[in-house]
Amino acid sequence: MSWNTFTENTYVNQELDFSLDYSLMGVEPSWFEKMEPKMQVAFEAMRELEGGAIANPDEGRMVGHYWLRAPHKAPDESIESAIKDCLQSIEAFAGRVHRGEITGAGGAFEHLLVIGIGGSALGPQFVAQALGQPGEDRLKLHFFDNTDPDGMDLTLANLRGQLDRTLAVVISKSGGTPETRNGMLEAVQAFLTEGIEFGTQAVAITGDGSKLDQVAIEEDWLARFPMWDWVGGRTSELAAVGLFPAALQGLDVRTMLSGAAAMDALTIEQETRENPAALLALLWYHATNGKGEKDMVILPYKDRLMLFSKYLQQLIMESLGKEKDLDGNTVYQGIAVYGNKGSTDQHAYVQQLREGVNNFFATFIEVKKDREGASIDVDEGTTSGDYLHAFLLGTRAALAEMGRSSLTISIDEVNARTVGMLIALYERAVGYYASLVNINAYHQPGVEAGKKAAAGFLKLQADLLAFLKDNKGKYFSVPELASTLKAEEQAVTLFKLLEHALLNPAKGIERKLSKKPFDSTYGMS
Ligand SMILES: O=P(O)(O)OC[C@H]1O[C@H](O)[C@H](O)[C@@H](O)[C@@H]1O
Repeated sequence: MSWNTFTENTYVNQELDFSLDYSLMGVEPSWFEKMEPKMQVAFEAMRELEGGAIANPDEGRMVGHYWLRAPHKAPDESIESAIKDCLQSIEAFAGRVHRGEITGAGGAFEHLLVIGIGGSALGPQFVAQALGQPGEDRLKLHFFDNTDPDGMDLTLANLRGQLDRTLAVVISKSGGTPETRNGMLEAVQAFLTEGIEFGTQAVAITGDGSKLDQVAIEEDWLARFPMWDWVGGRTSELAAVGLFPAALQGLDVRTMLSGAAAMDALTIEQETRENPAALLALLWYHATNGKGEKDMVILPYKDRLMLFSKYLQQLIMESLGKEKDLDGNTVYQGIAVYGNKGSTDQHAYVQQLREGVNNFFATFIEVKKDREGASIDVDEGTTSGDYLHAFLLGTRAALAEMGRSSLTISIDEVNARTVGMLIALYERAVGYYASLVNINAYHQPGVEAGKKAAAGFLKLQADLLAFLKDNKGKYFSVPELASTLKAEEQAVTLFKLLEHALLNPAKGIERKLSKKPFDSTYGMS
């Protein structure tokens, strides 16, 4: 690629030490011109959103995550002061914990157990890993981000005997997410086994008046911090959801916020070629034909950014993956996101990226600074970091050679400022892309279906167990149970429930094996 092609297709911001190189995306200048009217509509929609419009029409909500880093931009003073007060109270609380003024039963807190899922976990996990300094962090972070009992046991194994120095924070915007509630109940039990009343070492971050909020009030937990309905879960990293764990960990939350604010200021500007979020949204549109025809592969060449793709997966796929557009047309929109880190992935799936199905575009994230301090030479005059960088350049070139598109984001180093910038950049790009394809990026109607179905299955399991208990000593085949329970359509589910119960003996279910696997009978003795 020529120097001119590179310079004409690379956005640079020297003040932020940030650049976005799209010279390998194969976009003609005339295409940007063609898209300009659409982009201007997107800019206008974003201005209105920032001004407090109901940008999430289905839920009748404002979309205010940009105000979190520029509270003066909030549409009214009560919101402005709520944001400021929240940050101050988080900092004050963290300060008291760090100074040993708020302690656990066993003394100063050393650990923070974060209980949350989705938007209430992915941001904190990403930031904790990106900015943490093992051994130096004020509190060590641990997560319950699922309702997997074994997963929770794994987390607790690192905390055994130390729960009296463990602060717990339960994070749930809605305050009713089952995985988080279960995580909380499991934590309550674990704390009890070490003689600690959970509430004396617990904090809640949730919507005002939610179920979780009520529990925290009734049990007189240490503190409660707000989640507002105008902040979506997946854009809540810079609300209490992300700021609280980060502040307790000892990270520089003010710098993270100012990095995001600087990126916000840049990406609200209506000059497309000077706006990296607008460029990103347009590049996604170009690569995917505005229909998600290609997947987004995120390849940061830096271990600290390994969880960025997981974080972006929710931000992008939950925002853009929609059946209907804003006019009610069926569109099946979205962009699939995956990735991990380079050069590790070069030894896994990059083979397919280079030679296999061309159904993706890559996003390389280049971090110029290798490490704090000096590096040894691994070859004469060459360091491990030089290898990492050369592998990035090598993979980029190898993909380009085969006509596979990629864009490259460059930052100087991974720090609080650049992490804030990256979060803000992608939040804005998602908003612009949603406008370009005319969808609501701020709701998630699709996630309810699985939750409702699960609730139905739990009810069926309760009916099944009750029936077998009432008929102790009798054994039934799956079709017999389906018919008795008037759940003829649910035979497969009953089979799954029975087989699961067998491996969890507390349920008391037994199986009489038949030679044919699906003729086995089940009962209780
Ligand atoms: O914070 P919570 O209300 O517990 O929600 C946690 C997550 O669960 C839901 O399923 C939503 O799809 C996510 O957007 C959300 O981040």
